[in-house]
Parts: sequence; structure tokens; C-alpha cells
Amino acid sequence: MIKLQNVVKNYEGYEAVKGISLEVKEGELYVLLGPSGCGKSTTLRLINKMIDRTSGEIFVEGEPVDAFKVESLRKKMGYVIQSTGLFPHMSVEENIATVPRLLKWKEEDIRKRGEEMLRLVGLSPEVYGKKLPKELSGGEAQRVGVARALAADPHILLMDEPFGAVDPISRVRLQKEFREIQKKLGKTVIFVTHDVEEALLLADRLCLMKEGNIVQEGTPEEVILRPKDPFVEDFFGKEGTLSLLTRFKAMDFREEKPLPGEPLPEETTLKEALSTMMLLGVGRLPIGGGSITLAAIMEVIRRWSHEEE
Ligand SMILES: Nc1ncnc2c1ncn2[C@@H]1O[C@H](COP(=O)(O)OP(=O)(O)OP(=O)(O)O)[C@@H](O)[C@H]1O
Repeated sequence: MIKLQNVVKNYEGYEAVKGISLEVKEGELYVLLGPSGCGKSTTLRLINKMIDRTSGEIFVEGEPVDAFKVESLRKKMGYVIQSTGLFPHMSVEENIATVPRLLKWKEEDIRKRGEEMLRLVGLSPEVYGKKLPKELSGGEAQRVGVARALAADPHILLMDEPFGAVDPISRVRLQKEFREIQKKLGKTVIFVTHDVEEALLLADRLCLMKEGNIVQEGTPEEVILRPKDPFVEDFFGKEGTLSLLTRFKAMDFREEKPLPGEPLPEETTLKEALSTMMLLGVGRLPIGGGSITLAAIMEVIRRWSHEEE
């Protein structure tokens, strides 16, 4: 789907990307992860040719990236950045209509698509369509940014710390919702972040970068349970294995046994369920008409420790 072969990027003598090779499969959510300055954003921008590589090859859907006109790359690849990049003087619906309009869609189709995309990201078109970006909260603006990137139905989404500026609670909600949307639409996504929890929640596979190189690539389980070197281990920290609990929904480990009390929201992760149990000092919490137990969570962790051996 997307393939990089020995890609190098020099900025006036500074080698920001030092010959990386990677492959992203169709429908996959691939995370570029690593500390500030390691070359994640540069790698992303090389893929849609916002910047030109110094050497190496990039293939998109089997074709060399240079074979595409810039406009057709823009059509193929939606791009979402932290500051959303919304045009401040345009309403939400006009922002979302930008690319479809460039592609000369019929006005009626543009309107319908805009409404559909707003609903998809959880915003009512009646309430939000006519608003200006300055009238939105940070989380709402990011939702519009995602809706806009999806509007022309690109095969690929490139996302550079898209939820970085959103408060932590809205951020987790956005991440979970985005994950559902991505799976539903089957889009191929390359997602840049330096946030471990975000990477673990979203990634099918991740690529940990350091100083312009790839250090390790694989599923989060592979990378965390079998770190290649001390940098990888340190990057995920002592809680690395526990952080993997973020990848599981508590509902999937629910027992039928009901329990009185306020149930956990159905989208709760195992990590959140564990934190709540520790906070309240209880070994069982209600969820979805049944309950989740500490024992069930411990069993998941126990299986990993076997894998580590
Ligand atoms: N236009 C530029 N000119 C010169 N150097 C640049 C330019 N853009 C980026 N760099 C340098 O290249 C390196 C990689 O930058 P890049 O933005 O790709 O890192 P990053 O991993 O995305 O970091 P962050 O998480 O902080 O955004 C950095 O050292 C940066 O200072």
C-alpha cells in the first residue's frame, strides 16, 4: 500500500531521516512513534510530497510516488495536523467542502457528504455546520479536521499529532471514536505521535524511531514484550506491559454476573478498569449488565509474562 525504501531527507546538511524502509498495509493503522525531533513528521510529509526526499524510493499503491501529480496525491491522501488547519473565515461546512469543491463535485453531493461526515465524527450538522472555527472547542475543531480530511473519501489518511492540543479526557474519547471510524471505513492510516498511550490504543503496528532511524517495528505486543534494546525498553517505561491493557475493551472480558452500582462506560479499556479498581480498592466492577474482575485482568497479564519468557 505504502512502501518506503532507504528514504533519506537532508535539511541543509542535517540528516533528519537517515535511510528508512517500511511498509504499511492496506487498512492498517500504522503509528510512527518516537521522541521529539526523531523525524516522524518529516517522514509523513515525504509521503504526500509536501517535502521532497533527498534519496530513496516511496511507493503508493504500487506506483512510485513521483508518478502521481500533486493534486492526485492530495485526493488520495487526507492530511490532519494538530492545529487542525481549518480556514478561520470559513464555516464548518465550507471547510469540509473544500476538497470536494476542488474536485468539482455537485453541490448537492457536497452538502450531503458534509452532513454525513459531521455525523460520523459525532457533531450535529444543524448545530455545527454554520459555525466558524473560532466558535468551536479544541476537541470539536479536531473532529471537524478529521471530517474534512475524510470528505473526499481518500484511501489514505496521514495524521500528525492530530489530537495533541486537546484536553486529556476529550483526547481519549476522540482516540477511541477515531479507532472505531477507521475500522468501519477501512482506511489506511499513518499516525504520528510521541504519546505511548495513544500509540498503544490506536496502532495495529508501530514503528519506534530515534534520531532519523527506525529502532523497532511491530505490533505493540511484539515491541513491548520483546524490546530490541534498552532504548525501546526505556521508551515504554516500567509500565510498558501494563500499558498494553489499553488495547483491550473491558466489555470483552465481562462476566455475566451482575453487580449493583454505577456501571463503567462500555468503551472502558482494561487499563482504565484496573486503575478504577485500584483507586476504589475493589476486585470487581459493574459493566454492561455484568461485571469485570481483577482476576480476569490478571489473567491477561499472566499470559503476557509467559510470552516474554
Ligand atoms: N524545515 C526544516 N529545516 C531544517 N531542519 C528541520 C526542518 N524541519 C525539521 N527539521 C529538523 O529535522 C529533525 C526532525 O524533525 P521532525 O519534525 O521530523 O521531528 P518529529 O519527530 O516530528 O518531532 P516532533 O515530535 O517534535 O514534531 C529535527 O531535528 C528538526 O529540527
